[in-house]
Amino acid sequence: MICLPAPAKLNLFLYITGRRDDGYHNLQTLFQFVDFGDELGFETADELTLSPELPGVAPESNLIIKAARLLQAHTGSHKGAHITLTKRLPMGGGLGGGSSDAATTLVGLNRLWQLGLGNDELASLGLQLGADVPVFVHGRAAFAEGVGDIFTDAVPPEPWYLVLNPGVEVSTPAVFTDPELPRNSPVMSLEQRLNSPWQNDCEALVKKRHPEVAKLLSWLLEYAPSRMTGTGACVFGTFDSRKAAENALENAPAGTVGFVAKGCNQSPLLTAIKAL
Ligand SMILES: C[C@](O)(CO)[C@H](O)COP(=O)(O)OP(=O)(O)OC[C@H]1O[C@@H](n2ccc(N)nc2=O)[C@H](O)[C@@H]1O
Ligand SMILES: Nc1ncnc2c1ncn2[C@@H]1O[C@H](COP(=O)(O)OP(=O)(O)OP(=O)(O)O)[C@@H](O)[C@H]1O
Repeated sequence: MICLPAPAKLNLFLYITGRRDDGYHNLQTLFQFVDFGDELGFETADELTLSPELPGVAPESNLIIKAARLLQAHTGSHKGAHITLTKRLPMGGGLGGGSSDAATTLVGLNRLWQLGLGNDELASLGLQLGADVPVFVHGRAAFAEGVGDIFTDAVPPEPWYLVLNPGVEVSTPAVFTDPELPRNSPVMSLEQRLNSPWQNDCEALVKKRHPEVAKLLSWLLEYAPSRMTGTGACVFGTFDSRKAAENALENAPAGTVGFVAKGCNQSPLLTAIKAL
């Protein structure tokens, strides 16, 4: 049995620099991981099974099963596995939970089935499952360009974050097809980006469409510099200490769901796989 984490990611900034002919968008975004996320277990078995199932997601649509099938098809392997999932990350929260589960599955089954694929090969397989899968396979904080698949390693500060979930599911395709989404941020070098104010080009639009996001973000901004991650809905505040972040969480409006976690430039997945 192999147990591996599937951490959340934050987009510390996210700029949309254009739209390609295939409808996908060119981005400039800074990915960092946090030490909080889902957990997956992998055991050798005859069939391919996942438990528990996710409510509302048929097993064959689950990115974990999709990743496993893709790996079988790519390598011609007929091995099976029983995969267990401890789901902690909200779905559709902009934390990349599904993509992270897929990446951990590719990395975990590559090990369990002793396939010997390299990380670059696993990352390009992962891109077929979602734009965020490669960075989770890569496992290092990165400045991403293109559709989010061209990486330059980056070493941003590793503060404590308070991540809050406004409780609404924001559809990534809906954000990217919205006529009001700004798509014309200038392309800058990593250094220019790091030294300019950090923003998320999706934030104003998502706040407009989902007042719950606007409300929670303006509450959080009273405590710390804060932004939305990905296409939402989760928002994060940046703190100097765990205590300060926990203190803000304790004062959050009744019913607010969130967690405190530390930024990690090396993903907990990479740390765990190195230790196996
Ligand atoms: C915006 C980010 O959250 C940044 O981390 C991600 O790039 C989104 O990654 P994701 O949720 O894995 O997205 P995917 O499942 O690959 O794509 C969902 C949809 O978002 C749109 N999409 C996604 C990524 C991208 N660079 N341009 C896009 O236009 C496409 O309409 C696509 O059909
Ligand atoms: N293992 C999985 N975990 C979560 N969602 C999954 C999984 N498999 C399939 N999905 C589907 O993917 C959708 C998006 O989930 P996910 O948690 O990756 O969103 P997200 O955090 O907004 O991602 P991103 O930041 O990449 O936009 C879910 O609504 C669900 O239908």
